[in-house]
This record gives sequence, structure tokens and C-alpha cells, in this order.
Amino acid sequence: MVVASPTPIRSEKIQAIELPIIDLSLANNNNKRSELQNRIVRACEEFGFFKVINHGVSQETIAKMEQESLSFFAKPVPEKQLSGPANPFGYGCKNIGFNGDTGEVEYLLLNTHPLSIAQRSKTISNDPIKFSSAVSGYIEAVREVACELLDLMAEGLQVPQTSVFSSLIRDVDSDSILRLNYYPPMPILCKDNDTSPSSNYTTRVGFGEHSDPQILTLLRSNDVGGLQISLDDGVWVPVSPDPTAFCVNVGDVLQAMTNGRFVSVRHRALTNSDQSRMSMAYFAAPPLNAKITALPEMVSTIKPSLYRTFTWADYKKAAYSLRLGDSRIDLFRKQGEEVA
Ligand SMILES: C=C1C[C@]23C[C@@]1(O)CC[C@H]2[C@@]12CC[C@H](O)[C@@](C)(C(=O)O1)[C@H]2[C@@H]3C(=O)O
Ligand SMILES: O=C(O)CCC(=O)C(=O)O
Ligand SMILES: [Fe+2]
Repeated sequence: MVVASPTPIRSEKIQAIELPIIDLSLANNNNKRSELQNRIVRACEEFGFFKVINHGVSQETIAKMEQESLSFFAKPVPEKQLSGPANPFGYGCKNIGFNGDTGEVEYLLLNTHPLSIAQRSKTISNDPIKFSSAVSGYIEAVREVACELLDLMAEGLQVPQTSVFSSLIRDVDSDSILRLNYYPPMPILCKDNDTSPSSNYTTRVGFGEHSDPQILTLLRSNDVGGLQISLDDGVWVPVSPDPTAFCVNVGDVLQAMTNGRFVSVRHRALTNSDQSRMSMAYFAAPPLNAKITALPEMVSTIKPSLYRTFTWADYKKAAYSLRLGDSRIDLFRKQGEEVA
């Protein structure tokens, strides 16, 4: 197997994008709820990404999770390795997935089932009860935010069964996961000691280009930038970091359930030259046996369903057999159906 080396890329000075802002406190305001639904729907159609403020997750819940995460990544490597290798859960360093993808990232991938968290905490922390309580508290809080957003999306799409998306995540068998990413500072590479402001500067990729496979991702990062999204082919647009907000993106499953109306957009994370970046991503996923198919309201004679029905287990199997940057959802596209 050929193992790819971490890709250095040219640093380009592209202005950061201001993602659509969703103020979740408006969800409880009867006069504003429908405007909020439309705003979320538009963001999912146009960008596949938005920023959520006033989300209701307490600063304490986030700080506890962040502190546990920092303490873990600050440990000596041999200690961290006791929680690895990631298969897919556990501690991973530079290797992403099983097919030779690499990046300048260390991570902990956790199954969100309470029993699994309790069990794994024993190898992760010297105080497993404190670690698992921080993780469980964080997961419960972000799951609530994810469910509220998904209900608003269904309402905005005029789908009568408004819990059609959120019920998949609330299911006890939901396959949701939590990923803690740590990107150590990486000096910018400069070819031939040439310090002129030309194209010789390169930045290292922390987490390569991909789309998220699940329904919805809620990402919280520290105040160090690095996330970029690919809005138009070939152009990478940086997203400004905001530790008080969640950066939310549509996953492949939601793209399929909305018959391509919502877009699962490719993104990546670059390292920073002098500061470490830390991100915590909650990937809201259905149960393994859930059948994924376009909602009837999203299908018509002029917009026939783009994808075959598949189970989340089928999709995961395909995802783990592919490279990070491969398009997984295309495997499930019906012949002859073009995505708008
Ligand atoms: C190369 C891979 C890593 C990944 C599984 C895959 O085979 C393709 C998708 C990757 C991804 C991207 C989003 C999430 O970070 C992730 C946990 C997921 O569900 O799909 C990772 C997988 C991983 O790191 O194991
Ligand atoms: O760390 C980030 O900002 C992005 C990470 C990411 O895309 C992922 O974990 O899937
Ligand atoms: Fe991602």
C-alpha cells in the first residue's frame, strides 16, 4: 500500500468567509421561529455550513470538555498510545482511517454510547469518572442543539413529520460519534530559504479535504483558525474561528435525505504556524440499520430521487473502504441522475 505523506500547500491570502449566523435563542420566539427556519434552510442549500450562536450549551460544559481534551493531548506520547491505535475508536496520531491517509493531527475518536465512554475513559484519563462525566455532559448538550436544528430544518422544508431527522439521533442505537482533534503548531515551510513574499510559503494540512458522512456535524474550536471550506471548485475559503459558537455542517446522509437540496460541502483543516488548534466535532448519525432515502416531500417527477436507498451500515462500510477525499455519496447515486 502506498502511504501518502502530509501534503504541504501554498499559503494563499483569501479573506475569511462570514458564515450565515443562526441565533438559536430565536427558536423560542413564536414570531421569529419561521424566519429562523428559512434562514437555516437557505444556509444548508447555499453553503452547507452555518454558525450557531446563543446555542444554550453552557460555558461550563464546554470548558470541562476542552480541559479534559487538553489534558489528554498534553500527556507523553507513550501514555496517549495506551488509548490507541484508533480502529476506528481510540487515539490516533497522523494516520486517518485505514487506507493510508495522513495529516498533522492527533485525535481521539469516541463512540457516544454511555457504556462505551465509561469503558474507554479508563485508558484515557487518570480520573475516568471525571473524563466520562465531561464527555457525557458535552454529548447530551450538543445532541439537544443538533435535534433542535434538525427540527427547524424539517419545519423549514415543510415536512409534516418534523422529527424525521432528529428521531434518528435520539434513537438509543444512534451511531453518533465525538472526535477530539489536536493540531500542533507547524512552522510554515519555506523553500530554499527564500523569504520573499512569493509562492514559496507552504502551510501543512492537518486534516485533508473531505465531506462528513453523517447527518449533521457540530464543531467547536478554540480561537485558532484552520478550518476551510470549498465553496467553488478549487477555491478554499477560511472560516474565522469563534469559540463561543458552533460551526455546523450538513453531512452526506442529510444531502441524500433532502435529495440533494442540502449540500454536504468539502472542508479541511490547516495547521497554524505558531499556535495549537483544538476542535471537538460531534457527528450526529442514524442507527446502523436505518434506511436512508429521500423524503417523499423532496421528490417529484421533475426532481426524481438522486440516490438509491441504503442503510447507514452500507454507507459506513463504503466510507471506511475509501480514501478520505473520495466522494462516498456518489457510490449511491442512481445512474443518469445529475446533482444540481
Ligand atoms: C479515511 C477515512 C477516515 C474517516 C473514515 C474514512 O474512511 C473516510 C471518512 C473519514 C471521516 C471524516 C469525518 C469524520 O472525521 C470521520 C470520523 C468520519 O466519520 O468519516 C472520519 C473517519 C475516521 O477518521 O475514521
Ligand atoms: O478540525 C477541524 O476544524 C475540522 C475537522 C473535521 O473536519 C473532522 O474532524 O471531520
Ligand atoms: Fe469534517
